[in-house]
Amino acid sequence: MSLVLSDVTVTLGRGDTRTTVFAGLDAAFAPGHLTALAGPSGSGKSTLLAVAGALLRPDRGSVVLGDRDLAALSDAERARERREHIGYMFQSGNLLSALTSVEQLLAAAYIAGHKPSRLKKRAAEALEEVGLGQRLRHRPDQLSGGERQRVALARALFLGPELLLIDEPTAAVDRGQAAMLVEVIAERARAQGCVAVVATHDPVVIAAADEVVNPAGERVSV
Ligand SMILES: Nc1ncnc2c1ncn2[C@@H]1O[C@H](COP(=O)(O)OP(=O)(O)OP(=O)(O)O)[C@@H](O)[C@H]1O
Repeated sequence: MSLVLSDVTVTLGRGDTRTTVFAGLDAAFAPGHLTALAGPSGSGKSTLLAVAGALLRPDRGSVVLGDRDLAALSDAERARERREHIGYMFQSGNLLSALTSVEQLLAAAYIAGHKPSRLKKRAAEALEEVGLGQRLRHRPDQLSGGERQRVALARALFLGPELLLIDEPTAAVDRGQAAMLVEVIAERARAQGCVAVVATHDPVVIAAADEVVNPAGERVSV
């Protein structure tokens, strides 16, 4: 199941701040491998992730995931796509402050319509997979920045998304942790055949990616 953006135009802001970020962008992302989305600050990486993840509707164009054009769906259908088929890990992490690591994953599963009580063991395993087996009952304020990133990654992967969108996953971690995080993402993309797109400036992530594209949708050789 691939992700194909065709003729996508996005304009943000109003009046003085109005900015055309994309004008007729074409970009394709294949399943089963890790794509690094690399480009200078302000080139549109986060905007591309938002459009690809049905968080931002383009002014024009199509965003086809498998057989669905996300840009053409109703708001309710787009919300369902986000809950059930797309995993996000964004810069701030967006963890819920009152919940433990295991509960972060179970809450996402509950929102997507699953019974959390049946998934407790799997949630613990998913956290072990990112090296957090000793942090299952910690809340976000009891975790380091890098550990919070890893909880957010485990949550993004938990329901086996068709599309995994990740923004700067290694901003708060050291090189060793960065390599470990990107390896988990790449392994999962290969094993599950999902489309995995990681916006990054980090040479560790770029080196580990199967391909590198810029926000103009062009393949970049590194
Ligand atoms: N709400 C907004 N209104 C107007 N312009 C915006 C808005 N949000 C972003 N932009 C502009 O759109 C462009 C793309 O921003 P975006 O955040 O996608 O870039 P980026 O490549 O992810 O940058 P960085 O690497 O710094 O995170 C930038 O020039 C930014 O100034």
